[in-house]
Amino acid sequence: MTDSKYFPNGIANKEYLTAAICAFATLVVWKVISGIFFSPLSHIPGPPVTAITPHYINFLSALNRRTVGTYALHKRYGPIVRISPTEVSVLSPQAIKEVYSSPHYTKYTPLYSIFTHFGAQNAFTSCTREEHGWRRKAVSETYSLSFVLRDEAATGKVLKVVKDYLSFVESDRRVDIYNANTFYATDVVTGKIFGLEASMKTLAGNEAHREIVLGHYSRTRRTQVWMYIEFPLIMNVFEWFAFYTGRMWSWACGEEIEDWEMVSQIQKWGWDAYMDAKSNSRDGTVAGRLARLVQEGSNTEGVWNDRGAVSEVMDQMLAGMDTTGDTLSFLMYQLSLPESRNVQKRLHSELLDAFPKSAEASSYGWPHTMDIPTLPHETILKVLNLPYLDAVLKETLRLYTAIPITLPRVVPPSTTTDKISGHRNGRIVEGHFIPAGTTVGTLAYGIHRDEVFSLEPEQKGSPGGVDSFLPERWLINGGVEGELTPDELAQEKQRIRTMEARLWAFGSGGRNCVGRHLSILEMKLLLVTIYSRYQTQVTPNSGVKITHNRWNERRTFRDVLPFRGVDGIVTFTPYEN
Ligand code: HEM
Repeated sequence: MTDSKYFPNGIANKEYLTAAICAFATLVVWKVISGIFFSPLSHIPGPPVTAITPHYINFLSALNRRTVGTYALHKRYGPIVRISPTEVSVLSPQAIKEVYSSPHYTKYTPLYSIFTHFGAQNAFTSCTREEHGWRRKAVSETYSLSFVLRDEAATGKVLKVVKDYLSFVESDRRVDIYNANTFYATDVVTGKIFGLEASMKTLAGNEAHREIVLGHYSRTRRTQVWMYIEFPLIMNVFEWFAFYTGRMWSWACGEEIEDWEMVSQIQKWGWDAYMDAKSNSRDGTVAGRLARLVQEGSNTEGVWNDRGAVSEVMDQMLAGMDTTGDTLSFLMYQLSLPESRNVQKRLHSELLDAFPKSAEASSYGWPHTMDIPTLPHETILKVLNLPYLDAVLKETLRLYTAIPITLPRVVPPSTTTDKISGHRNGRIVEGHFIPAGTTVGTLAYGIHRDEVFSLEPEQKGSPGGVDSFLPERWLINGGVEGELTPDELAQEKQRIRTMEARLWAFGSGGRNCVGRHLSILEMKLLLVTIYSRYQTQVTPNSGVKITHNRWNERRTFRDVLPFRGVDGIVTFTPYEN
């Protein structure tokens, strides 16, 4: 019987229910039909589910499979694929050029805002050209190749940390390389930013510094990061709430504003180190230069204050720690596997040829002796130009790139009208019209598996295939000695140039990695020192207690972690003579 008491006009509640269900069903059907047939992204290839809901890609993210999942869609649908009703993934050099070389494509805010510090933007988090340009200009000179080379040749900052690395290895030749390399990258980048006196000294045994670094990486950040990316609104409301609660709390307690904002030990360390650089006028350092800009007041485009400056240096510090540390760890682990024995051999003989033990010459016995405070400029150049070392590093950056994920950008407005669909206000990417406001991005993981990297395209899984580690692919004729005809030589050179242009580990365009020269220099100086002295081997069942086995349990924004599950202990054995 109908409960007409609640429905004075006599309509049965069953009818209300039926009407509500019909309305909902119509809405769902309309969403599905409009997503698949009438959306401006309907013409972009992709599975039907991604036209209807963003939860397919969200779900992959939650499973830690966004990058490989997106790449799988590309393998099925081609170089452009719709991965949600508002996001498109592209995988071609033309698309990279269009999206990343243009200053008009802004960064996608939710991802990058994770990296703000003390509530202040920095070069990495600034989304628009206007916000980014003046910040980048202030730091780019100190990270330019010529500055980095000069700085290192004059001060021996990196060399000093290499020496600490050697002592670390000497104290126990069974090394948790993951920790050692994170420590190394941390000490180097903080030396660059704050100067040697004020840098972190994790390798030299400063326990407080080690705790700060390891504590930073043991925080479970992946869920939080996923929430920020997929549910920015909720997280922004949460942040807003936390911000104002914190402000009220600090006001009630009469505390200085910095105190409640010190969300982590590493931020506190960064704040103090910056203040120290400021009061000691360390003009030769990145922090000292920024502190000077703060003291000088505004420049023509933007205004520096202490928070902004600390946000900037914190960002550089964090950007330089696990990227470089992980790359070194992936490289050393790969070289320590039994199948890489020949790679190590070849690398060792290249190093001995370049730096013979008997020669005192320009390197003053380095790398066989570390008894020198600095390296001559020409020795550093020689290190940078060693062909096999370069090939090993490039192959690591290709196969185990530290930032394999999509780097999202937002399509800018324009007056373009798509000739076929008649849509206005968007851009043509990879031959398809994409409306303004759509998120678009490329992933290095996919770009680095392009067939241009394959030595033998027809044989998948062959040693020359894109999924195998083969430094020789970066050498003329695969590194095999022999006469080539001029035509063959020209072809080989072209093949390598094409690969080099496709290597996207450091991004491209105006937002590419500012620290790439420092990173490459520090990696190469360490590798020359290590592999001219030691053979390295993985140590199965080593029995060594790993206190921070982050290769297993690591939580980061990265969803591709090579060698996941290994214990990461590598044994360093000195060469006999
Ligand atoms: C192997 C090591 C490294 C890799 C693979 C790497 C990779 C990248 C990539 C792909 C980007 C572009 C991100 C985007 O467009 O969204 C980037 C930006 C950046 N990197 Fe690195 N990086 C490395 C080392 C370093 C180091 C040592 C520093 C130290 C200063 C650094 C500082 C930065 C900064 C500040 C940005 C933002 C630049 C801007 O937006 O203007 N990186 N990095």
